[in-house]
Amino acid sequence: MHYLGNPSIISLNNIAVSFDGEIVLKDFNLSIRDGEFVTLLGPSGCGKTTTLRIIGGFVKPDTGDVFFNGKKINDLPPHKREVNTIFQKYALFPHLNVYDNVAFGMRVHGKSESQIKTTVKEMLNLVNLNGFAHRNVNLLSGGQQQRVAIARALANEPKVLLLDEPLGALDLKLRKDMQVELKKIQQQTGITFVFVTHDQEEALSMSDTVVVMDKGAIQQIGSPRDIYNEPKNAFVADFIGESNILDGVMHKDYLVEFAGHPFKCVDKGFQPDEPVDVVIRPEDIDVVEPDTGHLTGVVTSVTFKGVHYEIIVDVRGFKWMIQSTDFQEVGKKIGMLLQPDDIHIMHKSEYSGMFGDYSTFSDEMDEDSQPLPEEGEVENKE
Ligand SMILES: Nc1ncnc2c1ncn2[C@@H]1O[C@H](COP(=O)(O)OP(=O)(O)OP(=O)(O)O)[C@@H](O)[C@H]1O
Repeated sequence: MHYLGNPSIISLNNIAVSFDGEIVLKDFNLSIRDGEFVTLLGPSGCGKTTTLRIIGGFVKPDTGDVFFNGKKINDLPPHKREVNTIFQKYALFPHLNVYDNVAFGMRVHGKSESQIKTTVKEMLNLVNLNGFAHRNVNLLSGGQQQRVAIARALANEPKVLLLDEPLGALDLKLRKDMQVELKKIQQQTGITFVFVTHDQEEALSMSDTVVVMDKGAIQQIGSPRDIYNEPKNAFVADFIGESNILDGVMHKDYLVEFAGHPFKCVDKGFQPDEPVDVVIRPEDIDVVEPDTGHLTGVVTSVTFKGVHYEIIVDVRGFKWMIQSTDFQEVGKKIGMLLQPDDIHIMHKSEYSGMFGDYSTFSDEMDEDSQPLPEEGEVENKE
C-alpha cells in the first residue's frame, strides 16, 4: 500500500456532465492518490469513459472542478496535461516498427536519439518485448501490440496513465496474463493508473481502489475487499460477484430477520425494525444435513464451474445460490447454515428488489418459521 500516505494527484470535485440534455455524470467526487491503481467499474454507458475524458481534458464538465496536484486545470488543454491514454484499440502507427512507435512521443518532444535509445530499451524491457524493436507492428499478436502501446505511453513519462478497457480485445487467457503484467508495471513504475473496465473480476484482481458506477453516479468507492465484503447497496452486491439478496428487517443491533427466521449478525446502527436488504454470498453458505441448519431446501440444479459447483436450492419458492466444492444430487434435501459475519445488511436503496424475485419471506412465514426470540436467544449455530 505504497500510495496510502501520498497526496492526491487528481481530484474531481462536484462534476456534472450532460450530453443532449441527458445526464451522463452527476455529483461526481473522486480523489486519486499519487501512485494509486484506481479502477472505474460499471455497466456500459454508466459514464466511465466520460470520466477518463474529463481527466484527459477532452470533455469539459458543465459544472465542477478538476485538480491536478492541487492546481485547478479546468482550462488546461489535453496536450499540456501530464496524462497519457491507452485505448482498447491500440492505435499504433502501422508504418513504423516497434522501436519507432515507442520513440514517437519522445521525438515530438525533441529528446536526443541517445536518450531515446536508452528509454526505448528500458520500456521494451518493462513490457517484456526485448528483441522486438525492429519488428513490424502489423506482424505482432494483439497482446504484443498492446504491450507496444503501453511502452509508447510510458515512454512519455506521464504522471497519470488512463487506460480505457485496454484488455478488452484480448482473449481470456491473454487477458489474465496481461492483468498480472499491467499490475506489475504499475507497481514498478509507481505511475498512477486510472483503469476502466466493466469486468468485475478484472477490477477486483488489479486495483488498489475500485470505483463502482451506475447511471453516472458513484455507488461505492473502496478497496476490492471492502467492495466485495461490504457492498453499500443491492446494485453493488449484484454487480460484484454473485449474491443472494433478500428483503429483511433489522429488529435491533445485531439482530436481523429474513427468510422467516431471526439471525444474529454483526451489523448495528439501523433504526428499530428498519426494512433492509440482506446479502449473502453463495460461497459463505455451509451445506449441512437437512433440518440441522437454519434453512432446509431442495436442490434444483447443479452446474460444474471448475473449482466449485454452483447449486441452486429452492427454499419455499426462493432460489438460493450456493457455491460448494461438494457435489449435490438434484432433488436432494439439504440444510443451509449461515454464520453471523456472512450476513451483510444494507440500507434499502433505489436498487432494492430490482434483481430477481427476492420476495420477502416474512410475509409468508410458515409452520417451520421460528418466532422472534427474546434477548440473547438467537444463536447462529457454529
Ligand atoms: N460526445 C458525446 N455526445 C453525446 N453522448 C455521449 C457522448 N459521449 C458519451 N455519450 C453518452 O454518455 C453516456 C456515457 O458514456 P460513456 O462512454 O462515458 O460510458 P461508459 O461507461 O464508458 O460505457 P462503455 O463501457 O460502453 O464504454 C452514454 O449514454 C453515451 O452514449
